[in-house]
Amino acid sequence: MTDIKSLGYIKVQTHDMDRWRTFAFDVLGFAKGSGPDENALYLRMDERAARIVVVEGETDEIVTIGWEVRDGKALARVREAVTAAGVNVTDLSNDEADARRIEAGISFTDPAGATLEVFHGPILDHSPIVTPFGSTFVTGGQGLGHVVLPVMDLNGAFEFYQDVLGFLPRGAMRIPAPPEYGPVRIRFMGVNERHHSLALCPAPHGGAPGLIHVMVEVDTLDAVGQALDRVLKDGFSLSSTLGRHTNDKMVSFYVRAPGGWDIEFGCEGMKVDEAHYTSEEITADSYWGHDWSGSEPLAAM
Ligand SMILES: Cc1ccc(O)c(O)c1CC[C@@H]1C(=O)CC[C@]2(C)C(=O)CC[C@@H]12
Ligand SMILES: [Fe+2]
Repeated sequence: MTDIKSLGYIKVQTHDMDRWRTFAFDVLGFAKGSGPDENALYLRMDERAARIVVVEGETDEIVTIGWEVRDGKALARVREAVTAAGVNVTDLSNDEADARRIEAGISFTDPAGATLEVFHGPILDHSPIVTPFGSTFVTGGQGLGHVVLPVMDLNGAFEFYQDVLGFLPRGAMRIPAPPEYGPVRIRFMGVNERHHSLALCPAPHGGAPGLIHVMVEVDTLDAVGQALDRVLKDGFSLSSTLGRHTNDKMVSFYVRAPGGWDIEFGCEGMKVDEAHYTSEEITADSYWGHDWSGSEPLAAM
């Protein structure tokens, strides 16, 4: 089994902080979190000081994906495994760990070029979690949600996440491709009861944004519907209509974040029982809904 327990935090960069502030707090309904950088946005979902950090920059892209382990020994094992795979690992300094509200962490690059951090010992904020519209996020052992990354060499990345980091395959879906490519699949991968904490999607990856979508889950369908109302009212672009996925059973919509990638906002995700689960290939993304026809093109990757 893997030492990675969950998706802990992500950091994204944007050229449009004002639009992001509106998007995060007035539309999606994250609580205001805290952190050391007075110019950053700290999006709070639970007792963590922040689950999503948004910083200003010239480009719009994913900066870091933070994966959580149980403790310092687990962090040392991951460090060892990544180093043994020939990947250069950097230890976060005390100041860097403080800024992330964690005890300690390491940093390295995955085969597709994403900057990963693995950390332990998140520092908690016990003040009430006051979300602007009263929604409650589903996190805990399932982590913050899932990320979907574009990868050119899907098999290389899939092997790295399985063999080096210990992620478990949680099914796949074929996507249309010219026959000479052979079958091309999106791969879903999990580390806890959440069906997938990571999906790898065959797509060109030439830098920004380096991210296809981030999923966050709330605890009621009403909270999803109310967020969808705010998206439409405030003029954010709906990438996909509401629908229910066939693999994780989640009811969700996708909205274009400032920066050319999507937030998937959903509820009713299933919980996987590893004792009985086997990895299956789905042949449709959804039972109903999820109409992508109105989606704006992804930012040039
Ligand atoms: C198929 C599926 C199952 C569970 C998910 O959480 C989920 O995000 C998806 C959709 C994955 C994928 C995507 O994000 C980019 C646009 C894609 C390729 C489509 O056009 C259909 C499937 C979509
Ligand atoms: Fe998703």
